[in-house]
Amino acid sequence: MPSTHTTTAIDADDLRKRYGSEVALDGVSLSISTGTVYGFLGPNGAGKTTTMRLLTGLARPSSGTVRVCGVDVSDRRALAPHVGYLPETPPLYEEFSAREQLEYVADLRDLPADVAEARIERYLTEFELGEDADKRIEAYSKGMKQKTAFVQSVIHDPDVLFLDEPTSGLDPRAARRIRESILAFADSGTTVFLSTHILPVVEAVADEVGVLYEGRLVAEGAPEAVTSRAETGESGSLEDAFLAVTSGESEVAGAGETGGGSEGV
Ligand SMILES: Nc1ncnc2c1ncn2[C@@H]1O[C@H](COP(=O)(O)OP(=O)(O)OP(=O)(O)O)[C@@H](O)[C@H]1O
Repeated sequence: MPSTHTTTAIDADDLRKRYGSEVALDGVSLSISTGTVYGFLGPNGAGKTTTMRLLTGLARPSSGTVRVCGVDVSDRRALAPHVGYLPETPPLYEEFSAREQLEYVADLRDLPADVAEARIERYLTEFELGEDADKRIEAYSKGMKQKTAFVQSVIHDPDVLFLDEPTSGLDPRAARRIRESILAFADSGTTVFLSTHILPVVEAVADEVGVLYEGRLVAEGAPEAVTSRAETGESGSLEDAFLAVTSGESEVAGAGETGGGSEGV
């Protein structure tokens, strides 16, 4: 039996993914400790969504292995209780209400009815969805849909949470609600793998960042370390570092451990 008591929550070794002749991922290794909030950055087309799909077992790598909480992700049944995934376009049944959607997912997750009911009520209140909880999702704003989708991804209290652009397009209040929730989950020991283009969000919540560029991890470490390694000058923001390591021409010094296929950092 695979051990679920591991201090490495996400362990990916030399992941490669091809689509025909297109190389989407070119040797990515990750070792992310339990309880880390990992900010996963990269320009459009770098391979972030592909990586998340491999890490959650939704797609198979061309080569390489992934274990999450000690479980080989090809074992979807064993993996399911450990992982929550909020994709960029979340699956919601528009004809359901938020309450029905959450009850449905809780049932799929085999949560006992009383646990499900208590969690759903708590989250609906926390995410300010209570008043609209019985309206159809098709009538919801983008923020309400996103909050419903976020709750559905955490309803089973996963050990590792994968979030793809969770605050994109949200107003400041809804975005803050989700940011605060990410921090609360991290405080309680949940590992969070957060892919986003919104660098201030990463700066606000991430313990560690990884920058993907053309299918390779080109920088990795604490946000301050990545920023200083990128030699971004006095302003030294994460945005400067991001632009430096994804320009295709930077010579960024001393990346430390960036996994297989890394270069130039
Ligand atoms: N199903 C697919 N079939 C063919 N090519 C694909 C497929 N999925 C992704 N790709 C290609 O793989 C590369 C990486 O795509 P991916 O969606 O992972 O990037 P991304 O970093 O998530 O981009 P974005 O920030 O724009 O969402 C791109 O060149 C893309 O065209």
